[in-house]
Amino acid sequence: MSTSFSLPETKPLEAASPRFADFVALTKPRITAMVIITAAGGMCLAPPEVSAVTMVMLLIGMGLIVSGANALNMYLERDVDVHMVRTRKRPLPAGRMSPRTALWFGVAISIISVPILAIGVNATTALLGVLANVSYVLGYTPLKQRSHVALFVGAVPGAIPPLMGWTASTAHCDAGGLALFAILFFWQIPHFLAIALFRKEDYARAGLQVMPNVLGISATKQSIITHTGALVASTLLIFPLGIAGRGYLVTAFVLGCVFLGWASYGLRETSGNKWARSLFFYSIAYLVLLFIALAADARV
Ligand code: HEM
Ligand SMILES: CC(C)=CCC/C(C)=C/CC/C(C)=C/COP(=O)(O)OP(=O)(O)O
Repeated sequence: MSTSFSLPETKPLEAASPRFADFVALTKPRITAMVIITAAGGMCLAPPEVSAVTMVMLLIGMGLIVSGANALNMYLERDVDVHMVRTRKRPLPAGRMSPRTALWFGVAISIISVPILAIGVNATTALLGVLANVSYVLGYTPLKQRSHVALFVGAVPGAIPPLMGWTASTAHCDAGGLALFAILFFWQIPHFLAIALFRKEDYARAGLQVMPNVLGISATKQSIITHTGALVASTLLIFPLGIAGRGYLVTAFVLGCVFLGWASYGLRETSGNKWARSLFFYSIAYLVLLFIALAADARV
């Protein structure tokens, strides 16, 4: 009898004829959209204002370099993705696209993005983009199979886009840009540990080392609280740096208290995955609202 986790039926690869939707899926469009929002936020906040052309070039270059990184991540993980309920319908594990097509697509759009960022924006921003792409594809992606520490490596490329938005305007990695980097870095830890909790069986099946399966549930919940605390502290730092005003400060404080309160409630809950799933959804809403508050109260 086959289990629900057996290999999905695949077409022979030479017969694989990907559709446009498969190329879109390869770029992880929702994550890419959110990454672009954080880069746009960094750009809006940094003094001085950038021209409309630079703005468009940053958004196009960012979209391409993140999409390329995601496509290459899916290429490298095609044999792992087949074992997870969450990922087995992706174009590669489902056999709708050949690995070679995904590889060339990922490499091509990653390479095209570099001159767009270097010429259309500036060299610092292009260099940060390359660093993020390479560290995500060649650092985080292989490390996922070896250590739960991969999360902290993956959080570096995930935090670079708002810094790239900042350097699009300033060309320097100064305090304001680094504060935005810190916000995104710390945000990713509770964001992903919540996922790792409610999908721990899925990760175990795929042989991926995530904190709940290595250090246990209790240590994971503790780590969520610690890093949410660091996240809230870094969001408040934006005010003394003069990047955003009092309206932002109050909003960041309230959103942060809710995050920290809900994270701490996790120590008492015994309802299985429900709490972790709700914390994951809150992490997304939190980031969107925080960036709206930042953009609305920017001091540029
Ligand atoms: C170490 C860093 C990160 C890891 C390991 C991670 C992992 C994940 C995973 C596994 C999911 C799928 C959740 C599920 O459906 O079960 C997800 C969803 C999501 N992530 Fe992250 N993420 C990270 C960083 C980021 C960053 C930097 C952003 C954007 C700023 C982001 C935005 C999102 C969004 C919007 C979703 C929901 C949409 C979707 O599932 O496609 N994530 N993340
Ligand atoms: C500028 C630039 C290139 C920035 C990189 C931005 C980026 C791709 C951020 C996402 C970070 C991340 C670790 C996502 C999860 O991947 P995963 O492999 O754990 O997700 P999966 O299991 O769904 O494949």
